[in-house]
Order: sequence, then structure tokens, then C-alpha cells
Amino acid sequence: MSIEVTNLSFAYGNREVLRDLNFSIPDGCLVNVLGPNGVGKSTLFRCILGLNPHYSGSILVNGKDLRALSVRQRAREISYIPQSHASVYDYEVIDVVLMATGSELKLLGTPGPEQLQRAHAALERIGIEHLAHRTYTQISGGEQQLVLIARALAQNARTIIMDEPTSALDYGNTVRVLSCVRQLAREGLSIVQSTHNPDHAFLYSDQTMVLSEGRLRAFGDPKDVITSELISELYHVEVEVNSLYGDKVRVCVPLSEVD
Ligand SMILES: Nc1ncnc2c1ncn2[C@@H]1O[C@H](COP(=O)(O)OP(=O)(O)OP(=O)(O)O)[C@@H](O)[C@H]1O
Repeated sequence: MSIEVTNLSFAYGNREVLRDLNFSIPDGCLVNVLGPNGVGKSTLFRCILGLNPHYSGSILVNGKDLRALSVRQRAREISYIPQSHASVYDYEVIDVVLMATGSELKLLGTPGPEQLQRAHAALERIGIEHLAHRTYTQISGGEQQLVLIARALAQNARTIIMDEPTSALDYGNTVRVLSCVRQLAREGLSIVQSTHNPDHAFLYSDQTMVLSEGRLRAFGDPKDVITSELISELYHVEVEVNSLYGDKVRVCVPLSEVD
């Protein structure tokens, strides 16, 4: 099992954000987490990553409690693409990606040909090999996001958490990245990503998790989970869920636009 969460609750001070969550994510599963702004998606991710260590309940990643591991050991289990970040790396893109391989090196060791090859392969996989020698702080926000995804791949962890990975990407890059993410899950990685677009969850998730008012509102096949009733309840927008191509694809249409 990639991630096992049992009776997880978490509060900032006396403000409870997550309440008694229970779920398991098997290996090779692509999970989309849906829920309104401020519901606690990033907070849940930070608990899983061990960055919010003062939770109650239990979280195991690949059978391990990450709070008990060193930063290096954690990096072998899970990689993380945060929602936003300050562009502090005044390095070439290839060096930013290479940093992901740091957990494998001895103290003060430098990356060797294997790490370099993996970093280039990750850039190629995301379709941005041409950016390898550009300065990270001088590429666009969307390009930086793609670099961070390549960096997560180069880290070689079995589980990846992505906090709204496509929020800064144009339509083409969104489709390319989400379809690459789905392929990575098919190859055995477990990927948990948050999204604000239920259509993405239909297209690019094996399982959809819905958080509402601190609780796990639903978790399962996106076609079972994403209904017009649930979307209306979560976002206070009336939608119709339409089925296309013999129900291979479903899309949400806001009723206010078609009435
Ligand atoms: N460090 C913090 N200290 C106190 N409260 C926090 C902190 N971080 C987040 N919160 C609060 O906890 C709640 C959950 O925040 P979180 O960022 O997890 O939501 P989210 O679902 O990821 O939101 P969004 O979709 O807008 O990114 C929010 O009400 C937020 O204001």
C-alpha cells in the first residue's frame, strides 16, 4: 500500500482542519483530490509528507511513518510539488532537476553520469529538454512548474504528491502533463494530486477523493463520486454531468450557461 491514513485529525492551534480521515491508496494509483478553497487539501498533503507532524492518528507511506525518517530517507519514499514557491534557484534548469538526486549521494558528493542521465530523461519526458541550460529564474512560471515536475520524477520516489500541478500551465501543457502523470501511475508510481477541475478528475484519475468541511466526503471511482448533486453541494454551482464518447469521458457543464 502506498499511503494508509487512519483516524487522521489535524488542527492549526485550536482550529481543526482535518477530522478523522481514513483511506488507503494502493501502489500505481492516480488519485485526484477535490474540494473547495481552504478545505484542507494542502494541509492533508503536508501531514502525509511529515511537514505537519503534530497530527493525531496514523499515516504510513510505503509502510513507514515519515516523521521517524531523516529528510534524505523521506526523499526516497515521496516527492512533492508544492502549490507555489519562491524562485530562489539561480541555477540552470538541469541543476535544479539534479538537486532531486541529492538524497542518493554521500555527504558532499556530486551527481555522476547516472544522475545526469536521469535528470535529462526527466526533462525529456516532460517535453522541456530544450530548457536544460536556461536559468531557472528566467523562465516563465508555467515552465518552472514543468521543471518541478521533472525534478519530482528525477527523485525516483515511488509516491508523488502534486499540489495543483497544472494551475500555471496553458491548455497544451496541462493536457501533456496530466497525461504523462497518468502514464507514470500506469507504470507503478502512486500519485496524489489536487485539482479544482472535476473534468480533470474524470479524465485523469483512477480514484477521486473529495474533502468537505474537514471530512472525507467521498472516495472512489470518479464516475461514482462526481455527480451533479455533489458538485452543487461543494461549490454552490448547479452543473449537469454529461457523458461523451459512449461514456468514455464525462464533463461538467454549469447550467447557468445553457439554460
Ligand atoms: N500555517 C497555517 N496556519 C493557520 N491556518 C492555516 C495555515 N495553513 C492553512 N491554514 C488554514 O487551514 C485551512 C486549510 O488550508 P489549505 O491550504 O490546506 O486548504 P486547501 O484546500 O489546500 O486550499 P486551496 O484550494 O485554496 O489551495 C484554511 O482555512 C487555511 O486558512
